[in-house]
Amino acid sequence: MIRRLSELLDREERGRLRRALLGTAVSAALQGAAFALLVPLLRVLLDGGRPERAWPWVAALAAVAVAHAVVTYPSVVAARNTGYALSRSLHDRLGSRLVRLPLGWFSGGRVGTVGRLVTYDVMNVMSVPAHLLEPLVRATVTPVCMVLVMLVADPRLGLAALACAPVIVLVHRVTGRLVQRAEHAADAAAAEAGARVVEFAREQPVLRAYGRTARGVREVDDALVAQRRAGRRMIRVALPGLAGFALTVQAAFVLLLLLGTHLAVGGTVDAPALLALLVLAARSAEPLSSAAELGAALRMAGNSVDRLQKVFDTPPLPEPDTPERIRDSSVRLERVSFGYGDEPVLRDFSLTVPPGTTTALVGPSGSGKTTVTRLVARFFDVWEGTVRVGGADVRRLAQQELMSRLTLVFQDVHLFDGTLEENIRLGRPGAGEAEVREAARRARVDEIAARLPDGLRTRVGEGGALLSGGERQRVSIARALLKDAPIVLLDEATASLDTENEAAVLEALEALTADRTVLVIAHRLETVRGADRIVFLRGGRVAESGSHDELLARKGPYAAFWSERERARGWRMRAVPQSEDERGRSCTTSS
Ligand SMILES: Nc1ncnc2c1ncn2[C@@H]1O[C@H](COP(=O)(O)OP(=O)(O)OP(=O)(O)O)[C@@H](O)[C@H]1O
Repeated sequence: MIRRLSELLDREERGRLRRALLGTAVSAALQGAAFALLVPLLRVLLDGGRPERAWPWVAALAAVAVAHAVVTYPSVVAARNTGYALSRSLHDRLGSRLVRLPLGWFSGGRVGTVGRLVTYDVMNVMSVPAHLLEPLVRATVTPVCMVLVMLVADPRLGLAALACAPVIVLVHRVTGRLVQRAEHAADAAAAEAGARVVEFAREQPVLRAYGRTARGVREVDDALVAQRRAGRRMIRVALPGLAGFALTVQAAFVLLLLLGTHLAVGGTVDAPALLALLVLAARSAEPLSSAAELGAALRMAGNSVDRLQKVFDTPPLPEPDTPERIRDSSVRLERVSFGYGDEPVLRDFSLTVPPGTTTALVGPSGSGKTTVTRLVARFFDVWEGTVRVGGADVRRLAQQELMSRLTLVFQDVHLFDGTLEENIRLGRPGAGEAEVREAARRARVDEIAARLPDGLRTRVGEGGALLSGGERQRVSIARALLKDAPIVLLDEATASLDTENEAAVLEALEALTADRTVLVIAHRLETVRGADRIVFLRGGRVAESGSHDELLARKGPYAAFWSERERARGWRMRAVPQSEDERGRSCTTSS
C-alpha cells in the first residue's frame, strides 16, 4: 500500500512520507524500549533491599520518554502533511487528467462517479498517511519489540510469543478475506441503492405524469432491501471475524500468562520480571487487536486507489508533438468509420463543408448525425479515415487550437451556477464588459436580464435551473457569439419553444451562423431548405446529398423524408383548431 501511495506522490512528498514512516517506526520502537525498561526497573523495585538502585532506570525511562515525544511530534505532523499533500496531488492529477480525457469519456453515466472519486475516494486515500499510518506501524512494531524484549529477558517466553505470531497472522488473513468479499457485495448494493434513489428523485415528474410512482417506489424499495441484506450479511461475516481475531490475540496473551505462571511457580523466572513481561504483552495486545479494523480501512483505501488509478490509466487523446495549424474554416470527413462499441455507427462516411457554407445533416433517429459532430470536435478518435478541420487532421491539432475554432451549440444546454454575465463570459474570458453586453443583446439575453432583479448579475442556479429551456439556449448562444469562432456545430432544438423564445432563439442563431461554416443537425424544415447542402444519413452512411431542390427532384429517401415531415406539419396545423393569430404562430413552431 505504501508503495502504491508513493506512486501517487511527487519526489518531495515521497521523501516526507518516508520520513513520517521512519519517525513513526522509531517512535513505536522507543515506546517498546520504554516498556522494556520496566523489566529491570520492576526487578530492582520489587527485589526488596535497595530501591535507590532504581534511579538510573528511572532516568533512562525519562530519557526514552523525552526522545519518544521529540520523535513522535514531527512524524505525526509529517504524516498529516503527507495526507494533505496526497489529497492535493490527487485532486490536481484528477483535474489535469479529466481535462485531457476524450470528451466522449464523460458520456455514458460517468459524471456521477467523478463526484465520488473527488470526495469519498480521495478522502479514503489521504486517511492512510494522515490517520492509519501511526496505528498500523504501532500494531506491527510494538509486538515485534515485545518479542525481542522477551527473547532477551526470558527466551522461553520469547519463543512462546514468537510461536503465536503465525497463528495470529493466519487468522488475520482469513477473516480479512471473508470480510473483503462481504464488503464488495455491500459496496455494490450501496452504489445501486444510491443510483436508484437519485433516479427516483430526478424522474419524479415522469413517474407522476404516468402514474408510475408505485413502480418507482418498488424499485427503490428493492434496492434498499438488497442493500440492507448485503449490510446484514457483511455484519454477520465481519463481526465473528473481528471477534475471532480479538479472541486469538487474547488467547495468545492468556497462553503467555499461563506459561509465565508455570515458570514462576517452578522458580525459573522471578516474579518482577514476569510482571514486567506481562505488562509488555498486555500493552502489545491492544494495538494488535485493532489490526483487523485497520486492515478493513486499509482495504477500503486500496479500493479507492484502484478506482482512481483506473482514471489515471485511461489514455487521454494523444496530442501531437509538433501540432499543425488550421489553415481555413473548412470541415471534411474522409471515409470515416467509427462506433462506440464493437459495431460501427458511421461506415465509410465522407462529407465536405467548404468555408462559409451551411451543411444540414438530416436523417432518421440513430442514423449517426450527433456522432458526426462529435467526431469533428474530437470527442473520440475515428477507427478509420480522417477528420479534417481547416485542412488539418484533428489528431495533428493541439486540443486548444481545435477548440478555439469551433463553437458547439448542442441541445442539452448546461449553465454554471454563476451569474448570467459569468455564463456568457465563458465564451471568451478576456472579453470586455461592452463585448459581453453586445453578445447578450444580439442573443436577446438583455430581455431576460431586464426581468431579473439583478439584471445580468443575477445567478442562474445549478445547471441554469432558474431559467426556462429557451432562455438557457439564448444564454448559450450569447456565449457562442462572444467566442466568435469561425466554425459552428449546431444541434437544433427539437423541443418546442414558446413563441417568444423561438423567435429570439432563431434570431440569435441567425446572428451566430451568418458568414460562418455551419454543420447543423437540422430539425426545422426552414433550416434544411436554407442550407447550401443537405446530407441525408441512413444507417451511418450518406444515403444521398445535394441541395434541397436537387434532392426533391431525385425522389429518393430525402424526398420521402421531406414529404413525411410536411405531412406531419400539415397534420399538426389542422389538428389544433386555433384563432387566426395563433394559427400564424403554429406555422412557425411546428416542424
Ligand atoms: N455515448 C454513446 N455510447 C454508446 N452508443 C452511443 C453513444 N452515443 C450514441 N450512441 C449510439 O450511436 C448511434 C447513433 O447515435 P447518434 O446520436 O449519432 O444518432 P442521431 O442520428 O444523432 O440520433 P437522434 O436524431 O435521435 O439524436 C445510436 O444507435 C446510439 O444509440
